[in-house]
Amino acid sequence: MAWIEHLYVDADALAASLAARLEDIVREAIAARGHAMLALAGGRTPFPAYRALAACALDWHKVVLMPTDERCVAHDHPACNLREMRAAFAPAAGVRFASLTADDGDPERSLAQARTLLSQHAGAFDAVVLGMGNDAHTASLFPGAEHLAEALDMAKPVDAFRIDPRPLPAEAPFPRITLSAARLLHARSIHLTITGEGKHAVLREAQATHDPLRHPIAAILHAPVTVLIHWSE
Ligand SMILES: O=C1O[C@H](COP(=O)(O)O)[C@@H](O)[C@H](O)[C@H]1O
Repeated sequence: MAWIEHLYVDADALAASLAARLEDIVREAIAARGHAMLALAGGRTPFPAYRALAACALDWHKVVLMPTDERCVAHDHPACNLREMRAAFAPAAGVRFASLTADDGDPERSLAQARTLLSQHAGAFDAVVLGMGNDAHTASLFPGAEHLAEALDMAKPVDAFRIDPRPLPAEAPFPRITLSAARLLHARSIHLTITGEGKHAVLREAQATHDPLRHPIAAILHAPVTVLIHWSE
């Protein structure tokens, strides 16, 4: 268990710094293995970093981007994480996207698609970028959800799960497909983006108490990996 905290003066500084790190990671991955694969959180917090990264001159056709989790909605729905990602990375000509969900968002077909996709991309992610909700969920590992314990289980790892948050969050009231904790941790680098005092307090509690069923982010923080925490007010 280890985490390194980077505190930034504001969200713009966080975005610039994270984008620069991801740029280096992509360059190094392409130099070492010929391609790069990133798993990226949806929501709002990391998107300024994605837009800054998308402006970098990289061999984008050698890069695959996958959401860490997806809402079970049609791909043209405003709540679709991949739709937002495609818009943010529009300047990154040639970049490829890997979808966790079926085109129409059907949850069961999406789960089958996600598991097949992940079996085809079995290698470690070069970087995983995570966010965290006010309830300490990360990706779509929501406290209180059915299947959460299985999705956190490191002894019997399965790549992806359907999670139906209870209650459904008002801002995105949909079933989700999420990478499991084990799959998120199968990464060469892990970055957690946090903004705001409220989330900072939740993070501190998750660091101190180590109860992943209550604070799913704790499954990442207390794993035997180094997590880079990028935080600003
Ligand atoms: O629903 C989600 O929420 C979390 C946190 O989002 P934020 O808007 O508070 O940054 C996000 O990390 C996750 O990928 C997303 O599906």
